[in-house]
Amino acid sequence: MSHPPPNAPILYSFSSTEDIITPLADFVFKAQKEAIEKKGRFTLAISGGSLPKQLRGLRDLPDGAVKWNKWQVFYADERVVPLDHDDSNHRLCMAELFSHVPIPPNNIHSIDVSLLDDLEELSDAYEKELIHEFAQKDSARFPVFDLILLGIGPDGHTCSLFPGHELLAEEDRWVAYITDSPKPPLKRITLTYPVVNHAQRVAFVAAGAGKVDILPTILDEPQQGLPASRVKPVYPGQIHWFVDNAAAAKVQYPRTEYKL
Ligand SMILES: O=C1O[C@H](COP(=O)(O)O)[C@@H](O)[C@H](O)[C@H]1O
Repeated sequence: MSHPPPNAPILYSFSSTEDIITPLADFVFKAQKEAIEKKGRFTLAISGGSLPKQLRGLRDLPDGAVKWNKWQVFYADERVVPLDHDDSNHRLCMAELFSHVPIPPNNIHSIDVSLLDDLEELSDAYEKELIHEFAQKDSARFPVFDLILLGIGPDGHTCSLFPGHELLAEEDRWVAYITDSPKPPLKRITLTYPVVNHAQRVAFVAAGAGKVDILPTILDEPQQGLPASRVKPVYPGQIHWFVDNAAAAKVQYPRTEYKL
């Protein structure tokens, strides 16, 4: 079956990093509302790095507005370390968001730390966790997340999909592992493109001058094929960018005003 071409990204640029917080919380809130009204649950994959800090607006929404018990949260990528390690994306997301809100612990799908010494087993187990959540309910070839929240590195990587890495060509697996990450730690697991690109919505968040040199290549020259530019959800999936002016200073791509 042929699909229409992917939707063009929508870019929202804000004066400062702080100014991203309320619109981003509004965006996630609306995505969960729509998903829960339609299907009774909200499936989210979330990255680590600087992103979780930007989600703190969700902590300030009125009590009862967010249906936390309907959320099923997975990690877009995870470093292969214990869950209380400084490098753990789970630890970061707990510290910045989930430990502050009434989400049932079983709805947060972290890696199985009994498998840290066997990456094949670890990524297979995480894939099974996804299959359990999605395949029985949605019976699709790939999971369709309601929302995937992503960051970017200064080299254009996203998830743990790094420039020039063989994982960029993965077409079958839902979850894969790497042992040679250019950014420490070396060992990570990551969602693959087939999963990211089947999401209903993807939102990138990029703030600060550390992203200013890579954003023009990602947004204005997607043909260069940087990992973040390869995120193109299958139609009608939509991709949104929440950036601040410091990160977007050299980007030509047209801005859209975010409407609360
Ligand atoms: O290593 C990672 O880096 C990216 C970007 O992180 P940032 O700190 O530069 O925002 C992140 O999205 C990814 O989840 C993480 O594992």
